[in-house]
Amino acid sequence: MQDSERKRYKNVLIMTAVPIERDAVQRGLERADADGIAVRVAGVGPAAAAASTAAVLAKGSYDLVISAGIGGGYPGRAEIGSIVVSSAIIAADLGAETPDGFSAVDELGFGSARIEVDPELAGRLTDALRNADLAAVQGPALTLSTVTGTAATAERLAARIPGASSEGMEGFGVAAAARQFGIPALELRAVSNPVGPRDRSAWRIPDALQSLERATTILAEVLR
Ligand SMILES: O=C(O)c1cccc(C(=O)CC[C@H]2O[C@@H](n3cnc4c(=O)[nH]cnc43)[C@H](O)[C@@H]2O)c1
Repeated sequence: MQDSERKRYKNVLIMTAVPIERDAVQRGLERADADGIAVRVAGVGPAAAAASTAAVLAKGSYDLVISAGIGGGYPGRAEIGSIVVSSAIIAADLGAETPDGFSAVDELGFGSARIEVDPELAGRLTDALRNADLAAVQGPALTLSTVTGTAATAERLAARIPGASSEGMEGFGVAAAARQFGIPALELRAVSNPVGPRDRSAWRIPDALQSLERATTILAEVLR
């Protein structure tokens, strides 16, 4: 695709869950001397994220919404410090438990637990991150209301959602609000911990925040 043909995003909203993520994103934007990109705090979890994002979108005009923050990385897909760029944003626990296992809302006929992402934008961002020597992975970004805390749950999710790369608690909420306003969404997760058995000593939050800051600088250059 010619550079002149690609879609431009001029007014972008980035939603983070907590202030330390917002500050990392702001630092990244300052380094890129970015304009036209607003950053707001959404709160933790999909419901808070959806409500906060909808409230911001109701008051402004945006052409892209991004859920950004730290997150879990699925072993073998996204290691600590790497960046996951969503290929799709998936509400991984939105469905019903049945005697035969989990049924997603899609199978139940109540809408969809999957929001697609512009593949051209996701691919271009992933390439740009890699060119800047960041470990970047493109894959499904999962949203759950409950952080995964066992190997069995991590394995079950990875088996059900091929390529599952990151886990967070806000992406689907942010993207669902954006969809309501007819705006495309993207999720960006800097990996702070492996998805699996609960081990708080394995968290690398400062490293992930640093990756998030660097990734935001590149993001701003890609969107420009
Ligand atoms: O207490 C725990 O074992 C635990 C493990 C990971 C994360 C948490 C949180 O409460 C953090 C919630 C916050 O951070 C994002 N996040 C970071 N890592 C993950 C994860 O592995 N799975 C889901 N969310 C994660 C999340 O988006 C929230 O904003 C507690």
